[in-house]
Amino acid sequence: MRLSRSFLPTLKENPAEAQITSHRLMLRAGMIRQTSAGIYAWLPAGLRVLENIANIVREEQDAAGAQEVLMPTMQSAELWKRSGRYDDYGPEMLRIRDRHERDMLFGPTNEEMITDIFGQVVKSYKELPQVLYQIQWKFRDEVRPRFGVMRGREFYMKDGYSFDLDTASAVDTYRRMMLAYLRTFQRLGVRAIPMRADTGPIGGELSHEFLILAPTGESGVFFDSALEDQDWLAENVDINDRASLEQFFTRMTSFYAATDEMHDTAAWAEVPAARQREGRGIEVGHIFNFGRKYTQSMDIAVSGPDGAPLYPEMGSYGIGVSRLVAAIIEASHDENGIIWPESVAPFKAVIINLKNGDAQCDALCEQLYAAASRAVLYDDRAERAGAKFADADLMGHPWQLIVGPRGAKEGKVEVKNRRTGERTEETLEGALALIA
Ligand SMILES: Nc1ncnc2c1ncn2[C@@H]1O[C@H](COS(=O)(=O)NC(=O)[C@@H](N)CS)[C@@H](O)[C@H]1O
Repeated sequence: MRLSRSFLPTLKENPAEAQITSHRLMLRAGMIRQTSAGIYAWLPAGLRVLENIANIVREEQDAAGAQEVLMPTMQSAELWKRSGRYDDYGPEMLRIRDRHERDMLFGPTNEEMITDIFGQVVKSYKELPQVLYQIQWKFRDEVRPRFGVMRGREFYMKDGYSFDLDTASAVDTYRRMMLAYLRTFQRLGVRAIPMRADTGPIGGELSHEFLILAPTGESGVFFDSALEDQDWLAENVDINDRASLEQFFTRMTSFYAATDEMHDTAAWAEVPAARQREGRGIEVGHIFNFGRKYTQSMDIAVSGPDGAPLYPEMGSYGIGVSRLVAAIIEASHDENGIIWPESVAPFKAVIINLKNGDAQCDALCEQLYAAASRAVLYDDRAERAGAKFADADLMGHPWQLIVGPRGAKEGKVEVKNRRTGERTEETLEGALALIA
């Protein structure tokens, strides 16, 4: 993408309404624009990050054996009356009347809908387990939407739902999802700490939430720093073997981690002082195991091994995909702007032409741009160098390929790594190899 012709409205000043870093930087880096309270339009750079996150979430869900579906955002109230949640859910639910005066709603979550669809399809216990997920927009009419997309009213969520034969299988599924979540967040370039959590309006008794450490986090957290040193991608687990899943889960939960609501001072005292960490966390995922709450209340049964009706055991598994864009920035920025992990960056690199109009600079930049992938931005604007460097640091591209008249004479490119600040002199091939 050529910056001179792209829809990337960067801002020099901090917008007054933005109170936290990620909100300020997402507006200044031209990633989003607010359309109404808690509701945002995603501009090209922001949408690229959103889809990069969604794709990594999708890959790890698929690897864990889940199957992707896509359910409507519009739901009938009838479904929620069957589960008894229509009245309980409260003012967060946006209720709508269609032209035939039918009660509808903009879905805040999809337990009822997925259970209803599951019940139409699955008739025998032999077809269990089923784990279905979607990545879809939700609406929750938050009384005080704030911090930009961190606490929005319309937001993008991966929500997964599992159906198992019995409690033991449901626990296996829960543990399989736990590992998939830890792998997902690690691949997103952040450290999300899994913590036991309460279950709130979703229900059930087994629940964990995943928090990214950041000073602006809404939850107080206490955890053993050993959790930060784990490499979950190297964790050797046979996800189809109960004993292997149990071994992983036992080890993972042996490290202390709790939000302030669940903090247990006696257990905390057991953690070696050098490994005790306190801080604030942003909830980017939440998983629940809630048994037969929805299959029973909605009377969705399959024929069991003895032919009698069997109510499957369920769990639900959420990841805040749009919230993650902001949470990653909170965890990865400096005074000059965003520092994107390579896995989610909107652009892998930016080509910075220090002297538009200089034949050799223009030629070398065009060569770089022609050879690079779709994920490379070319700052071809007739701006002075300082403004180009400031925008490159603000937008947070992992790599800056800087082309000046001196270097261009020898076909050389100065490459700067945004995270480390390290600069090296590379040939054209060398620079392309770094950003491949
Ligand atoms: N108002 C919001 N704005 C942005 N993200 C949100 C908002 N509310 C929740 N989320 C994100 O969505 C994730 C899942 O939401 S949840 O309520 O915990 N869980 C569910 O809705 C389950 N039905 C998941 S299948 C949260 O962990 C959080 O990261």
